[in-house]
Amino acid sequence: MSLSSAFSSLRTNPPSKDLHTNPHDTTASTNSTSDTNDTNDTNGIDTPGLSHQHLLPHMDPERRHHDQEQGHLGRSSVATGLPSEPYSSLADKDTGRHTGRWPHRRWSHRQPASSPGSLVDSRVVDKFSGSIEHTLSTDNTPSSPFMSSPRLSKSFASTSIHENFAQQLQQQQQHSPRAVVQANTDRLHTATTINTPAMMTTTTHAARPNISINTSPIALQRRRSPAPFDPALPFAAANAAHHNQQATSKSNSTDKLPSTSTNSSQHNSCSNSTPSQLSVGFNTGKRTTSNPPTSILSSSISKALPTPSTNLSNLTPPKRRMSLSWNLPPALPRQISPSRQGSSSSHSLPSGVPIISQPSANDEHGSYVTNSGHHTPSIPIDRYRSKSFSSVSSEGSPHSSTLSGHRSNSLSTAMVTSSSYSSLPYSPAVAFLSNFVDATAPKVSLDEEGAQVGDYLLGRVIGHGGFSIVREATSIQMDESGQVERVAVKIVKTQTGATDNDRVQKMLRKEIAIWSQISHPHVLPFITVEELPTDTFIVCELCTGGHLLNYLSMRSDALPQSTTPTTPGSAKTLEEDEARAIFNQVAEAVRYLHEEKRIVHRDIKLENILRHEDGTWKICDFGLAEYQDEEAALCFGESLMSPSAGSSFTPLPSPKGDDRGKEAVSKSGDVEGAEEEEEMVGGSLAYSSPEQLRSCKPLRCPSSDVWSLGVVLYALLTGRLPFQDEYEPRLLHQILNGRYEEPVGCSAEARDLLKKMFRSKPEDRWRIGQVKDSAWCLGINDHSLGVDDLPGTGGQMASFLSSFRSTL
Ligand SMILES: Nc1ncnc2c1ncn2[C@@H]1O[C@H](COP(=O)(O)OP(=O)(O)OP(=O)(O)O)[C@@H](O)[C@H]1O
Repeated sequence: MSLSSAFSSLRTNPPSKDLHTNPHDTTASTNSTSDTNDTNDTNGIDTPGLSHQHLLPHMDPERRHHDQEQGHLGRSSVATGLPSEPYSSLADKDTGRHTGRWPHRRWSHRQPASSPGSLVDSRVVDKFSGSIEHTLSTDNTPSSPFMSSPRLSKSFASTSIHENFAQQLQQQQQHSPRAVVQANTDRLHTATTINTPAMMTTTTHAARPNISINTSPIALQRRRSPAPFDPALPFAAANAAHHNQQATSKSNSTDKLPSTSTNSSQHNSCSNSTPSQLSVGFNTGKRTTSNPPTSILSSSISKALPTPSTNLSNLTPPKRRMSLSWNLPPALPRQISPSRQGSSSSHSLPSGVPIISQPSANDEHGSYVTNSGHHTPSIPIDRYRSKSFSSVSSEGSPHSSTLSGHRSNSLSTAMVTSSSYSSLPYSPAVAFLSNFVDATAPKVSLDEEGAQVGDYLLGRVIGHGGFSIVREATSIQMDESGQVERVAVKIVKTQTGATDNDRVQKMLRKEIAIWSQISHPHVLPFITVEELPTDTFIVCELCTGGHLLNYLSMRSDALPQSTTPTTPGSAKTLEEDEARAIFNQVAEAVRYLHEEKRIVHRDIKLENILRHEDGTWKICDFGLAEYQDEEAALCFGESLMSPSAGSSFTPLPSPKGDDRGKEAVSKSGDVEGAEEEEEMVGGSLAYSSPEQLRSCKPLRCPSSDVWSLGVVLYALLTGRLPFQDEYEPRLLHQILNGRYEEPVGCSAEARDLLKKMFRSKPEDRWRIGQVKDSAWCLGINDHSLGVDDLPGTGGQMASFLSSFRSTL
C-alpha cells in the first residue's frame, strides 16, 4: 500500500478504538502525550492513549553484538532490527500493493515493474558477496528501540543488485566448464574433486556404457563460443593424466591403454579450445571411442572433461577405481616477455589461458612464453622432452607441439614410470600446470575485496545501502608520512537491462553532482568517483566510528538493567550535554545545506550520521538530496535539473511571520509543482514529516528536514524514536497529528525545542537557523524568559541574550 493510499484509507476510515485493540498493540497505555501542534491541528484524527515501547533496551543483544563486532558499521537492518526485505519484496506481485509491512529501506509510491525479480532474497546474495549478514524480520524477533521505525523503501531497492549478483552466479554456474562436466558426469558417473590448485584429488569412478552425444543447443553453442575458463580443470586433467599413465605403465596391459596416436585436428582441438571443449575420447580403459585416441595427456584431459561433442557410445567402464592426491609445488616464477606480448599465435585459447610457446634460443635451460605474455624461465625443457615425454606420442599432443615448438618423432613409445621424473624438478604435469598459474589465480571481480579501483584497493564491506554496498579501501600509494590513506567506497552496480537501472543511474548522477559541491566539517567529504561499465565507485572519507544509531544502541546497552526507563528520557542514554554536542554538529551541517547551498537532504536519520575517528559527526548519503529551487540548481548544479522540472519550482515555504513563498504551500503542506513526474517519495517513515506523508510526491521542503532532525534530537535525548508503532496506520496517525510522548528528565529548553521542530504545519515549524539559535542549542538554561515563543524571534533573541550575558 502506498503512502498516499494509506493516507486516503485513513481519511476514509478514521482510526477508532479498535486500533488499540489490535493484536499488535501490546503497549496500550494512558501515558500522557503531547500534541505539539500549537494550532491544535489534528486533522480530525485523534489517537488517544498511544504509547511507545522503549526502544533501545528491547534490542536483541545478539544482534547488537553482531553489529558492534562489525565495527558498528554493519547493515543498518541489523542494528535496527528492521526487516531487511526491500519494499518491493513486500509488495504483492500482481497488484504492486504493500503487504502490510514496511521495509527497512526506502519507500516509494510507485512500485517497480520488476517485482518478480526483486523477490530474490538478499540473504542468499549476502552470502554470495561474502558479507555475512543477519537479516532479521520483525515477525520473529523481539522489538528493538528502532525496530518499529519502519523505513520506506526505494523501489530500486537492494534486491535488484542482489538479483544481479545472483543471476551472475547462476549463469556462471550454468556455463562454467565445471557445470558442464558435472552435467555429463551425471551420466558418465565420473566425479572430479578439486580441493585447491595445490592439492588435488581426482577420483574416477567406473563409467557407464551407452553414453550418447549431447547435442543440446547449449552444447552446440558451447562448441561455437569459448566458455569461461575454469582454471581448476586442467589441473584435474593433468593429474588424471599423470596418474593414469603411472597406473597403466605398471599394469603393463596394452589392451587397456588408450591409443597414443592422434591427428592434427585433435591437436587443434586441444590447443584451440577451452578445457571443457576438448572433444576427444573418454578414457575408459578400452580403446573403443570413435574418435582417434590422443596422447595420454590429452585423453586424460578429455576424461576429466567429457564433453557433449564426444562420441562415447561404445565406452566400457574401467575395471578399477582410481584415487589420487597430489601436492603441487608452488607456482613457478614468471616474467613478462615484451617480445612476445601481442604476438599473434595460432592458438586461440580464451584470454587468461596460457599457451606454452617455444623456448627462447638463448635460454640455456629452455623457457616458454604464454599467450598472456608471460615468460617462464628455468624449466629444463630439454630434459622434459627427452625424459618426461618420452613415452608420449608427440603427434597431436599439445605439449609436443607447444612446449617444444615442433613435433618430435623421437617421442614415441617409451613408457613413463615414476622414476622418469626422479631427476626432474617438476613432473610433466606440474610443468604443464604451471602454465595455468595465471588462469588459476583467483579472479577478483571488480567490486570485490582485493580489486583496485583508481588509486584504491577495495577492502571489507562496512555498510549496505538501499542500492549500494560500502567497502573500506586503502590507497595504493603512501602519503609523505608513509601512511596509506583509508577511505570508504560506495559501490553501485550498473544493472544493464534492469527496469530500474535508468532511474538508479540518474539518481546516482544527481547524488554525485550534489555531494561533490558540498564541503563542510560535518558533511562526509566526497573524494572522487570512478566509473566502469559495470559499477560506479564513489570514494569518500572513511568514518570508522559507525553511525549514530549504533552509538545510541551501544550506550543504551551500557546502562545498568535497573535503570531501563519506562518513560522516555527517564534514564539517560546520553547526558544532555553530549546530546547537545552531537546535535549541534548535525544541525550546523543542515544549516549549511539549507542556507548556504540551498539543498534539502531529505533522508536525515540516525543511520546517516557517521562518527569520524576524530570524534566528530558527519552527515552522509545524498541519494535523495535535491536543490530547493531552480535558482539554487542553476547556481550550484545547473546540469542537474531537467528543464521541465526547473520551470516548476516555487519558492520555499516559510515560517510564521514570513510571507515569502506562503502562497506556494498548499494546505497539505505540499509544495505545488515542485516535483518531477518520475520522482518517487523516499526516506524513512519514522522520520517523515506530516506534509511528506500527505503528499504523494517528493517535496523539496527544508522544513521536512527540520522535522527529521527533531526525530534525531528526540532519540538523542531519550534513546528512542518519537513516532513508532509496529502497526503502520497508527504510526501514520502519530506523525500526522504530531503526537509523541513528551520526554521526562530533560530540560525545559529541550522539550520546547522539540515542540517547535514537531509543529505539524511546515510554515509554523522552526527553520534550521532558529533551531541552531535556540536556547537549548546555545546551552542557555533560563527558559522562564519565554523568548522562544515570540513569533519570529526565538533563536535570534536567545542568541542576543547569550551574547548579552557573556558581557556581564
Ligand atoms: N564513509 C563511510 N564510512 C563508514 N561507513 C559508511 C560510509 N559511508 C557509508 N557507510 C555505511 O554504509 C551505509 C550505507 O551507506 P549510504 O547510506 O551512503 O548508502 P545508500 O545506498 O545511499 O543507503 P540508503 O539506502 O540509506 O540511501 C551507512 O549507513 C553506513 O553505515
